[in-house]
Amino acid sequence: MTEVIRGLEGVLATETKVSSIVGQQLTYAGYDIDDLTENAQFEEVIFLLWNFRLPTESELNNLKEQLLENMVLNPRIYEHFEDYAADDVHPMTGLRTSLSYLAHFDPRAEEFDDEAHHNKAIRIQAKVASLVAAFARVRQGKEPLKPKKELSYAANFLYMLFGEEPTDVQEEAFNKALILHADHELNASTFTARVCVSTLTDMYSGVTAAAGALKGPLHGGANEQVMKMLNEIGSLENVDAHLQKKIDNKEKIMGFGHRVYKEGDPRAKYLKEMSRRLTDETGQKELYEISIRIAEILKEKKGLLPNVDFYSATVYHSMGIEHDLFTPIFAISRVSGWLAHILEQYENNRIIRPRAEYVGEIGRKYVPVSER
Ligand SMILES: CC(=O)SCCNC(=O)CCNC(=O)[C@H](O)C(C)(C)COP(=O)(O)OP(=O)(O)OC[C@H]1O[C@@H](n2cnc3c(N)ncnc32)[C@H](O)[C@@H]1OP(=O)(O)O
Ligand SMILES: O=C([O-])CC(=O)C(=O)O
Repeated sequence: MTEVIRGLEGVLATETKVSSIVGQQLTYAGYDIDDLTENAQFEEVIFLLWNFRLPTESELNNLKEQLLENMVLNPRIYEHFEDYAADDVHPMTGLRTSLSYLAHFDPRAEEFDDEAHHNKAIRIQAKVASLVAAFARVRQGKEPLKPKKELSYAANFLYMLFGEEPTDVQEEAFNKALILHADHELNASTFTARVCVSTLTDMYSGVTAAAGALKGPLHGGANEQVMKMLNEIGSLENVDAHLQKKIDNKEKIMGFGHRVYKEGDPRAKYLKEMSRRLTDETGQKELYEISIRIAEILKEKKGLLPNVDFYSATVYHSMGIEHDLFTPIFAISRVSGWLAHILEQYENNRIIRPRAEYVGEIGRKYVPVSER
């Protein structure tokens, strides 16, 4: 057996054309994330990730129409959400279960050709935003809302969540956040999706498995934990002592560090600027100042830099989004990447099945239970 590589660090487990990380540069199908974040609509990025090229105007309009048509949910899902709400489940748990439940309403769920896969990808991408928004409303005793025809994907999610159309500034910020979170090479949830569908199981299984992986605090779940930490700290004067205690206790500080980026996450600068602007506009400047002080301390004492999850927490908080919806919102965007990788895996599949080095006991003999 060869050497075990803990956490598969640095291991190349697949080829991909979806996204790439070279140093601090992140690209989607060859387009720099900076270029896309500054210029694109999330719908264009979805098309890009699934087709490895930007859409023409008619292809884009077609995709938008299909997403819109498919955003509507079967009302039986709302009944399920009432049960989840009664059991007080975390929205990410609710999302994981309901992603799986979506398959029940797809008459082509078990079909397995390119056309059926494309159809499923659109259904899943369209419905994930509605699932998150509807669950948030149902648990507040509010009616779930249907999407509006004239709105973009980003604006429709905010409308279905809040019941009011977002301002241009809110829509732009959310659109950028969706683009920044859309894909990230072979991160843990995407790898999970690829492993899952490499058995040639269906797409719903792939995204359900991936959602389970994203939920963890070492991955997408970190954004909610960042907000929890900011709340615990409470004010600027408490930051140094709070952080020192965490460092002394060797606690992980959420929103910092990265398996691949050791010199900083290229997505963080956009979220940092959005956080500065939105906390200022909503009279919550101190939250930003606390964040900046945390980042200074961690850089100085641990050499750690913020990842995509750190400033996204204050961005979503400033938009009035409940903290336990932060990770489901990450999932709305990342579904586009999971689906791209699932499609790519199906195209050139080989079951993913590595080996483990056995380090347990050997040579034991069965002893009847009465003699143990
Ligand atoms: C979308 C995303 O998934 S982005 C990541 C979101 N996750 C988080 O923000 C959670 C906090 N961060 C972490 O737990 C880690 O940095 C991870 C999971 C992102 C990466 O893990 P790894 O690649 O295994 O970490 P890495 O090998 O770089 O760690 C090196 C050292 O820094 C420490 N370290 C890394 N991140 C942190 C952190 N956030 N807080 C404190 N110490 C840390 C590790 O404990 C390790 O210390 P050691 O050598 O004494 O054991
Ligand atoms: O790539 C990773 O390990 C985690 C990450 O930043 C992401 O999934 O966006």
